[in-house]
Amino acid sequence: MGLLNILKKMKKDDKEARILVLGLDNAGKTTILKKLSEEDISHIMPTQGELFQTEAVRWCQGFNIKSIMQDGFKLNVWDIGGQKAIRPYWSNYFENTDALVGSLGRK
Ligand SMILES: Nc1nc2c(ncn2[C@@H]2O[C@H](COP(=O)(O)OP(=O)(O)OP(=O)(O)O)[C@@H](O)[C@H]2O)c(=O)[nH]1
Ligand SMILES: [Mg+2]
Repeated sequence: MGLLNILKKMKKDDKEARILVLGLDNAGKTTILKKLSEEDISHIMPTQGELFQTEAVRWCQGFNIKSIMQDGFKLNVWDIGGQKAIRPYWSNYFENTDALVGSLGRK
């Protein structure tokens, strides 16, 4: 789902959306996100997962969040690392997500 479709699906009164970007490692997720926010894309490192555990929850930190303003809407884009060890934690980020963008990578 492209950004344009996400904007079209947003309700009239919505001014903000949470968008989750998922895909295998090396697919180009972080690159797209940085490009959209007009950041330098020459030194992008794999988005690393960092596991931490409390009594109640085992969680994985391995994401970038960018807020992109587009046509008066604020798109909070969550870019999660795609390495194998991080994939089991993707579902932790589903809650409160308005749209899911899948990145399959390049040839
Ligand atoms: N040729 C080419 N290379 C790209 C493109 N997009 C990204 N890359 C390169 O592919 C590599 C991986 O890009 P990332 O944006 O880090 O990929 P990612 O999906 O965020 O990977 P993880 O964080 O590990 O999940 C980087 O070296 C980028 O420079 C593209 O459209 N074409
Ligand atoms: Mg990345």
